[in-house]
Amino acid sequence: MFDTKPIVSAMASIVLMRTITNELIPHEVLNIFQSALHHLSRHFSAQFTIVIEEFQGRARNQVFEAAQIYLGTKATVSVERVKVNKSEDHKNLSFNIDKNEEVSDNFEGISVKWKLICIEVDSSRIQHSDYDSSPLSEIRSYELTFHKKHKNKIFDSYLPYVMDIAKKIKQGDMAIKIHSNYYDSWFSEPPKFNHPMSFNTLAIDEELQREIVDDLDKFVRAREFYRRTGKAWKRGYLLYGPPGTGKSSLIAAMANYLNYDIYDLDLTTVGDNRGLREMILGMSNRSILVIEDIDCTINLQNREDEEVVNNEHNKVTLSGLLNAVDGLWSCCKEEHIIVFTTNHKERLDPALLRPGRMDKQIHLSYCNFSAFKQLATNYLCITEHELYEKIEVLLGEVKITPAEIAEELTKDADATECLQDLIKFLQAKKMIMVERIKRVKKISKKNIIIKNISKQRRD
Ligand SMILES: Nc1ncnc2c1ncn2[C@@H]1O[C@H](COP(=O)(O)OP(=O)(O)OP(=O)(O)O)[C@@H](O)[C@H]1O
Ligand SMILES: [Mg+2]
Repeated sequence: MFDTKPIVSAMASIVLMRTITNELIPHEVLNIFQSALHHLSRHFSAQFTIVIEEFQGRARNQVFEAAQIYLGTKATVSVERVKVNKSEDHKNLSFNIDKNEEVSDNFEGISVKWKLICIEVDSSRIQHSDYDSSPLSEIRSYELTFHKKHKNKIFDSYLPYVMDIAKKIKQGDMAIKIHSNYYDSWFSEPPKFNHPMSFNTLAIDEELQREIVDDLDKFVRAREFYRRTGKAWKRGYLLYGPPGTGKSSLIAAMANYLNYDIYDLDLTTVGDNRGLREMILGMSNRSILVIEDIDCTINLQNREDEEVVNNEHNKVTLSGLLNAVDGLWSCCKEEHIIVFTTNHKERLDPALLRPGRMDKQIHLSYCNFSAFKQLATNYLCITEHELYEKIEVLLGEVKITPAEIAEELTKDADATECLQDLIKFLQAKKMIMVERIKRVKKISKKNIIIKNISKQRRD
């Protein structure tokens, strides 16, 4: 049997010694002694520790926030206890390490250790407002420890790397919001944007889609380019085409792809240029400003006259709008996309369309066969069908919008019936088209005859 008596008596002696020391030596002296010991041990230690506090005065420390997000990705694999939470504004679960837990990490062959330190204090001593009425609060900080010789690398490369990763995670995790001045949710309480449209379900020409996605990719990666060239980090798109060709759907796909908030601006409810300026200034970075049907909301021809008329009514003028799009104060934000839509591009003032304002003009047109196949995949879950050949021929002859096709494919019937109905619909459209062409030909023939007769009479 194992004899526990010596252990018990040794522990009793330690407790006795500590009690005696605590009673005989004043507390302050003991603290100084302990701190000196700590200092001495640090002096000879090969380790270096960075302390990252949660608050600097009242402001939250961004390095702490970044460390928290970054460590969330490590916590599930390297510690024994993690905290998990999710808020309304986030898409995913987030993991945090618990107090006093250590997480190891490796960066380019350098081993580092992170530890979350929490100290309970009287809340009246804390400046920041995060802690409310409870009498006790925590001051939190992370300690990042590594070998002294890697100090420069950690400061110059590892911490920026942590900040960068955290930023990307945060950006991808925030739920998209749709702000609208029409519903008074421009500045606060915008609803979540739940539109499911994506580039996987958008039915547009494959080539055009690739071009748009490449353009967006280039834009988000181009921070350095914009800085170097002195340009504001923003990009303007004009989407034009007949109703139902997917302009609004494309905006939804763009927002979901970039994870940007949407600011849907109804110009008819903006009081004046000043109001417009305030709204633009109130937008967050990484967002899309959308002005739909731009030709209907502001009269964009005869720019000079319009300005006078509009000013009289204290409304937004074209120059006010142009300033909003690329005036000096429009550059206060970064990663801005501006999208105008119209069914009538020819009605727009050329000033609005010049490069720099509208960098890319995208024509969304009637449905071709590749866009049709995407719609059939979305609605009927099929990629092939014996009726496809017939449909391909008809789509080459008839103008039909994706919205019209979508309507045909959402009928309560099986795939074959839906496609047969679509063929009937296309054939009916073709008939109407043929009849119209015949009528036009007849009229122009008549006109030629009349012209000839009157010429003969004159002669
Ligand atoms: N390219 C498309 N891909 C997938 N669905 C589409 C496409 N175009 C239209 N649709 C379908 O048709 C509906 C109407 O399309 P959308 O609102 O995007 O058209 P629009 O071009 O913005 O029309 P408008 O000029 O009238 O505003 C969408 O809800 C969607 O279901
Ligand atoms: Mg639309």
